[in-house]
Amino acid sequence: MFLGLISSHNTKNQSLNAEPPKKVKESPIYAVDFTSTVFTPSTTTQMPKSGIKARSKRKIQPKVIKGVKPVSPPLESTLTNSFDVKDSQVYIFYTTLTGSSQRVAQAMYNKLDSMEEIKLTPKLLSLDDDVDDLEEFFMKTPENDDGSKNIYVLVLPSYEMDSPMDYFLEHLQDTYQDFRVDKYPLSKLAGFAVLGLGDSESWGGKKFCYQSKAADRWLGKLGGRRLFPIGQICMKYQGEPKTNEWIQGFAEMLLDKEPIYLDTNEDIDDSDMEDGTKDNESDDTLVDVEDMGDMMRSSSGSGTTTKGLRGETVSSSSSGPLPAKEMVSKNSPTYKSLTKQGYTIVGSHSGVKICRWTKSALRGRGSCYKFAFYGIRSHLCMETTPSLACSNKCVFCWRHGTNPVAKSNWRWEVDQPEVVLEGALEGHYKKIKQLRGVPGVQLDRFQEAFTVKHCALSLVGEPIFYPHINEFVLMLHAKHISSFLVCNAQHPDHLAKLSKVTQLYVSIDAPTKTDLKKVDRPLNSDFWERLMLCLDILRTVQRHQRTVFRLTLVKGFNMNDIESYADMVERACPSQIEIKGATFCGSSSANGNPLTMQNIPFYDECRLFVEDLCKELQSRGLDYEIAAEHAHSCCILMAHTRFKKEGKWYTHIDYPKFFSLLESGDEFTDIDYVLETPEWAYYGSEEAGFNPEDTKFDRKAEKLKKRLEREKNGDVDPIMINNTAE
Ligand SMILES: Cc1cc2nc3c(=O)[nH]c(=O)nc-3n(C[C@H](O)[C@H](O)[C@H](O)COP(=O)(O)O)c2cc1C
Ligand code: SF4
Repeated sequence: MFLGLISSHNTKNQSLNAEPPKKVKESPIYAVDFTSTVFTPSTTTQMPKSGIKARSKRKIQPKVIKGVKPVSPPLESTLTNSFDVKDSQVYIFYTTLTGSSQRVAQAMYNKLDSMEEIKLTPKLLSLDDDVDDLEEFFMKTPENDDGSKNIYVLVLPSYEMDSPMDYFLEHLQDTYQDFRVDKYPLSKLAGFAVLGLGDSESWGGKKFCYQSKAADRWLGKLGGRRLFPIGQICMKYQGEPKTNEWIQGFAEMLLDKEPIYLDTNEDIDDSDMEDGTKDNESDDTLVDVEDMGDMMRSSSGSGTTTKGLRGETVSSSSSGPLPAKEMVSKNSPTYKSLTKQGYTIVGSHSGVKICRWTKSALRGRGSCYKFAFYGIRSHLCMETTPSLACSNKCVFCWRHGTNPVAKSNWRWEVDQPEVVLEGALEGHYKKIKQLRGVPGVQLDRFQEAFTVKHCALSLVGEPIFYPHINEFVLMLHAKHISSFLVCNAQHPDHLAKLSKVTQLYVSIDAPTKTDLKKVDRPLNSDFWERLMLCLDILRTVQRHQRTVFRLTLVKGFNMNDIESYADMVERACPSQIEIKGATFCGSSSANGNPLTMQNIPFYDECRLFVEDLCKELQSRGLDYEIAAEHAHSCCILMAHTRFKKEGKWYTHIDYPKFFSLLESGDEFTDIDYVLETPEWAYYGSEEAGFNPEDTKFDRKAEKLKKRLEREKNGDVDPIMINNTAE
């Protein structure tokens, strides 16, 4: 057990809000069990007069390859190196699904900020939205100009279902087990403290605050010094008064006249080391990280077979790694938030939603840009994803903060592909049925809509992440449903193994490593190498596919550096390049999305970008030209000139031909299943991608078209057009 030293203010039976305590004459120093998971002032016990031991028992060295544990100096030498914690830079981290941790973290910030004695303004950071790379804080620690040390305070909820906490804990565990990195990175901190929020009525016993307890343990294992006992607050019964009490206690600790002693040899909190034996002396409330598996197993019933943390199958009745959770369980806030926005959650990790273009096409009011570019009629299209989880936190995604995330390993229960497909179709048709009464719905289109012909695997999340993606695509094709799959270029191994799809998209969100980090906020630190690998895979292994680069332009983020974009095109040789202006999807404060309307490009700016890119490619001898546009969606298509025959573009897809080629078993490539592009979709055509048959129903489009014409003639300022198509 690690015995830390703090002053006597935490003496037995003393309220944290009370007057500063009187010093105990005989023994001014008290020992605190920093491994205790219970926040209560009475955990302070008087230290024995002699024989202070930094460890209570011999621990067996954990299984590591590198990372030599420093030798602890005798206590006297640690006392010579005092440290005033109030001079530290305090970081307050939180993660939240329903807002309480954020509120408590804010209260903590306000308290510390109001204290004159604290030299440095605290920093309040959401682990989900403000920390792009957990490694920056939990594998390394920030260096301060004035040489001050850092203190981490973490306000953390616990969730029985999948939540960002799973990802955070997984990161701590991975860091601890990563032989390439310093095993005790957090020993550089002045210390840390965890405030856990939970609900003891519904999740009592070991489940109460189990994830904050796990975080507290991992931070200790990573070399952090526990400055203050973990708080475990039931937000149902105790709430604010108790969290304030903890905050007050923590603040008092910072001001304590008796310094916290640090040793230069960075002694490690040994109580958190794996010792291979059960900690018999630990109290009932202490939950070992290793025990979490048992705990979760007992809560999830027996006999179920799920996927383990590393994708392995684990039986709930056996001991072993943590059993997989559902990615989006029915009682989770993520589920509620998604369903509220019109998503139908299929199984536990898939989703389907009717896009506005499907509704529009049902009413004869026009299809999305994919009709202009590829001949997809929107009322025959189903938009779905078999994985709501993603490995990025893109600035233009409205969901980050609550969306499930993972780096490269699927860590959830897996639904079988037939369950996903049948569920998605059922959900889609149910929503179509509900549109029956919408004014203007055309009967023939309404009836046709009950036979889906296209599947856009692009909704949200990362479809390629789903372990059965190939079986899923096969099932779509067996029903003669085309597959338009969009991936984020972060999973080269999955991409290399992907079987034939009708059209394979790779999102290219920025041209350089720095910009990509800013725009996509990827979870993987080798995100750039992953992207580069994906580009190589497109040019080689997946050369047989009809491949498309998808660029989403965000002003101020990724609209410069045409040359680097051209480098990527040169590297991957995609069949086509789709460029669209980003859609504005809500205020930054609500979802951590930093975009404002200022970041949404005008259509003219998009056009300029595409023309410059085209010139750059051609100057390098690459045969690409601008083929088509859909001004309504702020979307432009460039294509390799092999899609142009005798002056006519062939970007449309012959879907029956695609299926017959597939069924023949013969090898075929992108130009083997093409159809001519209608002239109204040509870039620079009068219609600018407006289908003449549909525009007559679309007053908004008509209005827009007229304004564009006026704009071309220089009559009005350029107007802003957002891309609302998926
Ligand atoms: C679906 C769901 C699962 C939960 N699971 C647990 C749990 O396992 N243990 C626990 O102590 N609290 C659990 N809670 C309670 C939350 O941790 C608690 O409400 C917390 O204050 C939420 O923090 P947040 O608002 O910052 O997300 C759960 C709450 C919900 C809605
Ligand atoms: S916007 Fe996407 S989902 Fe909707 S019709 Fe077009 S391709 Fe299909």
